[in-house]
Amino acid sequence: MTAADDQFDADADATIIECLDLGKPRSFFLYAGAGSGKTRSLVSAVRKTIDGEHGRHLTLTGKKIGIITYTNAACEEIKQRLEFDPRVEVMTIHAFAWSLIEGFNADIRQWVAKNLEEELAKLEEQHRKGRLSTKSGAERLRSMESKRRRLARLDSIIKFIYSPTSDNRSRDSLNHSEVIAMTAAFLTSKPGLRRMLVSRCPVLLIDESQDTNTALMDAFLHLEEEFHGRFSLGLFGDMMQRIYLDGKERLDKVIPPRWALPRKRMNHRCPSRIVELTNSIRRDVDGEQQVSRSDAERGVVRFFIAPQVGVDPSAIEAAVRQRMATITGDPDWQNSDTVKTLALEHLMSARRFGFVEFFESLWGIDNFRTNLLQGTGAGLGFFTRDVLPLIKALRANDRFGATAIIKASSPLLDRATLQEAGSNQVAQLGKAKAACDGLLALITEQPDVTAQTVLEFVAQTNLFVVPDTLAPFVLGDASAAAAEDNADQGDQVEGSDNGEADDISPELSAWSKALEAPLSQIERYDLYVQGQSQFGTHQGVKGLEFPRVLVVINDDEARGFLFAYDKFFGIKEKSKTDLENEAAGRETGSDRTRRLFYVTCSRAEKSLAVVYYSPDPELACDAVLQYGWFEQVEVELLN
Ligand SMILES: Nc1ncnc2c1ncn2[C@@H]1O[C@H](COP(=O)(O)OP(=O)(O)OP(=O)(O)O)[C@@H](O)[C@H]1O
Repeated sequence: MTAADDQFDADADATIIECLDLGKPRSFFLYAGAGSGKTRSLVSAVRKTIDGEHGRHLTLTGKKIGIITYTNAACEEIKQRLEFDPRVEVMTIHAFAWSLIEGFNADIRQWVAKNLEEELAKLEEQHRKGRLSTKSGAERLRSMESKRRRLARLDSIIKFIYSPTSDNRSRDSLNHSEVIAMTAAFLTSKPGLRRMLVSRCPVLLIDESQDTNTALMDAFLHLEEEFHGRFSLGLFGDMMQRIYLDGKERLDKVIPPRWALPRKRMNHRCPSRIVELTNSIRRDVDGEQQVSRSDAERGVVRFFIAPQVGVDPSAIEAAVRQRMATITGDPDWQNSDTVKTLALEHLMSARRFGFVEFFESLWGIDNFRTNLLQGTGAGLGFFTRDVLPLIKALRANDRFGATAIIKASSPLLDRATLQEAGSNQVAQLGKAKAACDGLLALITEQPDVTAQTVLEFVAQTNLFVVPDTLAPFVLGDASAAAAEDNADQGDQVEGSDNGEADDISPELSAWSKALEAPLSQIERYDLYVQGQSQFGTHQGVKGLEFPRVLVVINDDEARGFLFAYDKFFGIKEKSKTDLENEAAGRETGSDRTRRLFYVTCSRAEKSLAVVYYSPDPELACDAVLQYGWFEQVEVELLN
């Protein structure tokens, strides 16, 4: 690390610190490429501000510097780096939005009612035009019914609740998109709320601002317009890394001239070959170009092309890792644990990391997705927070750990049970021990034991409380009635509700399939969602970095419609809509794909391999070389 490199973009940091002067705050947009140290600049500017006289002012007035991050993980990271300073509030956008509107129950009720009426009107219109017999027709009917029920009971809800980290399935809860939309609407229509925000946080910094919801960003921009001079809105972002659909298009073009526009040009993360590559990917978009550190290594980039059909992806990817080890001389490429493999979507990771039987059916239910990706929710928590930690402790013969888990969450040893047992407490302890021994024997004797079998064992021994979501599988009675009880909570959940008693809801049927998977798959799934596996998705790794990155591209396997590498690399014809969008200057799938490609390639700290499963490898090879992003020696065809 050279001192000169550290100072390369020092002006930008100085500008940001000036903007955070609480006596004369100024808004700014730090627009800089991947790995340029935006997050680092954010943290160091806040650190300097709170360490100085402004810090004392914040302490005396009880005001705070607000920081909005994109993920919970980023939140924790920034909090830690700022040593949990109480003068700083670090939250995800969902948590921040809720902190603004929580408690405005009458306004929330009114907004939800109006929104439900509008949605119902739309659905009724579609219903009039559409066919009833189709699957979507039936789903529409269920959705209408569910919305009507929610509308009817809105008045009985005294207090609305919401959790930024779960699926919010209870009757009085709001869902994620409602909270964001409502906050944007309230900030726009309620001057009192705007004053409250500015008074609470005279400085509001937003990391990854290119992906902040458009309506909410517009609300923040209006608020800034009203309070500028007394309030600083600090945006950190990179339009080239806008990869979610609801982010504000052309945010960089609407920044008022009075804002400061600090720039950072050095890439501190990637070796020089990768900086050249990301510069090429970006050149035609906005011309922003980075320089690498003077002490940066050269690094290695390879683009492998394999046929899309008739191949075994795990064999191909193992061969690629082997080849990368040879080319780079870095033996860690041979070890799949030290290579971060980025797939286009979670199912591809699930297949590769071996938890697809557990994951696929649950992933098919839209309303489960937040829980699934965050590992939250009662059904998942039963396994990941109770059963699996106990099994881990039992396997390691960690009696102390196992006892702690049982004491903390088993009904066998809860206070009321022990009190009731009186002098019989020893027998109760014996029951707990027998249950633990039985569980250990079960998983040792049957390494492939299914989640269903473990669930039944836990229920029989009363080792842990079985949550409502899983209760129907213990009784062996996955009835529609039970499904309705569990699923008919909140508008976002569409359970079985068409009056046929033996019709199992999609949610129950998904759980039923998932439980047939071996328990070991839930262990793998848990590692994956905790970010402790070597797999991730192209979108999920925004903001992160890894020494060795293997980007897997396979449109056929991903089946997404937002990103299309085959079109991007010129293997598939653009559609009529693509051409129309292109002609009208509107965003196309190829634009989005290029940005995603930029994000994935720029995660690598040492070396990067891309594996592209193509419908026409020869053509793909020519097309990729024609772009000029890769040298001839960097592109390899695999058979
Ligand atoms: N001035 C610096 N000196 C040394 N290392 C730095 C410097 N600035 C940033 N880094 C390092 O470079 C890497 C990228 O920094 P950071 O994650 O803050 O970038 P970013 O702009 O937020 O990236 P991205 O947009 O890709 O998420 C980190 O490892 C960080 O510690």
